[in-house]
Amino acid sequence: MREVSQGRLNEILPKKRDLYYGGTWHVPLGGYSETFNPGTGESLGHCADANAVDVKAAVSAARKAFETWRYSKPLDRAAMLRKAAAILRENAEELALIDAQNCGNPVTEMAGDALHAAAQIEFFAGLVTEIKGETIPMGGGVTNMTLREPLGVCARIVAYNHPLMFCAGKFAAPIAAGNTVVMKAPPQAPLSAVRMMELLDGVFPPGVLNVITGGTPSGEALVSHPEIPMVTLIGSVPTGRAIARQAANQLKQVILELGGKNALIVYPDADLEQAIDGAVRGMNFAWCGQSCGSTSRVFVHDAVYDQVLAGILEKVKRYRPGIPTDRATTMGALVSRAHLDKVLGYIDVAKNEGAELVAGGSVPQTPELQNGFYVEPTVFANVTSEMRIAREEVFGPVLSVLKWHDEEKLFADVNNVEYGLTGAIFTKDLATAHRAASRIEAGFVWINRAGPHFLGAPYGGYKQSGIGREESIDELMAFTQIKNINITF
Ligand SMILES: NC(=O)c1ccc[n+]([C@@H]2O[C@H](COP(=O)([O-])OP(=O)(O)OC[C@H]3O[C@@H](n4cnc5c(N)ncnc54)[C@H](O)[C@@H]3O)[C@@H](O)[C@H]2O)c1
Repeated sequence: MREVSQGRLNEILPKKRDLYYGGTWHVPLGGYSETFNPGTGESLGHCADANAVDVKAAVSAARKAFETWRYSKPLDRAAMLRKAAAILRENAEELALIDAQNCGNPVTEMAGDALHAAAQIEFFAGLVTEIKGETIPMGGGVTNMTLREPLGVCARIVAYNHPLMFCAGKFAAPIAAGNTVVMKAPPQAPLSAVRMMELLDGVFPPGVLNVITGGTPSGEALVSHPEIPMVTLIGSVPTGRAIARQAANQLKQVILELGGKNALIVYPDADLEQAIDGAVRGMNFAWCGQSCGSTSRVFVHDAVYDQVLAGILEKVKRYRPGIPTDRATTMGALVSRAHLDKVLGYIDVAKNEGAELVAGGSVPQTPELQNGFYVEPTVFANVTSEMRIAREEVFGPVLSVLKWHDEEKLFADVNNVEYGLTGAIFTKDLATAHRAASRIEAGFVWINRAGPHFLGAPYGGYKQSGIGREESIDELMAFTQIKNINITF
């Protein structure tokens, strides 16, 4: 991994700010939008804003490339993917500093993002020869077989909280399966995706990997384009619904990885240190709680409530908002002024509804942070499940602690939200753990820890948290379609 000195922050920003498709850079007809550093409020210059005509050109390039790529040898595709992963690893630190400047997450945390993306790319590269079919001996000399074929041009639209990790990690599965990709970077933080294409230029044949930047109109143009059979989203529930509605007009397939209001349950027999640590880690305070999987509702049994709350309040002190590019920073900035206002609005609502503010709740007064979008790590105690703070996704550093006693009522409350992404259970008893895991309506459950994903393990949501599973072989297979061939000799 190449190290980057702090003095070079400006120098490492991408020189190109245009659209990358068909193996080269194109000036956008849609113009350019300004992009900012949420940690300092400073401008980081402009970046392309693709309009519908730009999107059409990018899709044409991807479609043209598909005609050859679909017949490429799987192991050749794997070799190119591995080369891309190696380049990302080599430049991980630089990419982390770009993301830290553009999305506000602390650089020490973002350093892992390019490495996670590289690991995902290598994972899918390793699975290319698993895109297999089956045979049925039909008798009478007849053989029936199934093949898995690629779909075509796949659109991947992603959220801002891990810009590089999503833009890089998510091209791997469709490309490994023989599709071509148009990736849409998040409008708030497009620069690491653009830098990624500066670095990956020439790794794949022209048109296989295309990256566009822009806001909702460019996303809508992708979703409504007739030559795209598959659209995936990492984003909010309202956007997921809008995409599903639009996709239905042309019966496109979708994978939707959406929001969460995730529960963490502490049983009275839990290892309390482990539970406290899990509750704080699971909230992802480092990136201001801006994670779909954040365990923002902590249900603590009343026998251990005071102890767990005290422990959480002590552990939360390890997070102090600071300039995201500073390696000593333990907690970054929210992505924008609008998002800061939304989070502060939720804090007001919680106070008005009677939740007890026991940590944070304000904008830090540190002079050097005054132009950025910061909020202190915030904890509310005595939250009840009817309060909005316990029902709606804040996507900010706001943890709600709820008290429980009766297990039936606990699961009624845990499941009484529209979301169903993750859940966490802390207990030393295996039977309790299995019982609780079976009752949580969520697609991804941790027992005695909270936060990490496991490459190879399917990640995705129940209920309104989404459709489909990623980070596993399910993601790869989702980018294929089955053709059945009946052979009579
Ligand atoms: N489940 C997961 O894996 C996962 C991971 C990270 C974030 N998220 C969720 O993402 C949300 C936060 O991200 P956000 O604010 O960037 O989400 P968002 O839904 O506002 O935007 C996500 C992406 O969708 C695009 N978009 C918006 N409207 C569109 C439309 N009508 N058609 C096509 N594209 C459109 C945006 O430009 C952006 O690229 C949270 O709800 C969070 O929980 C989910």
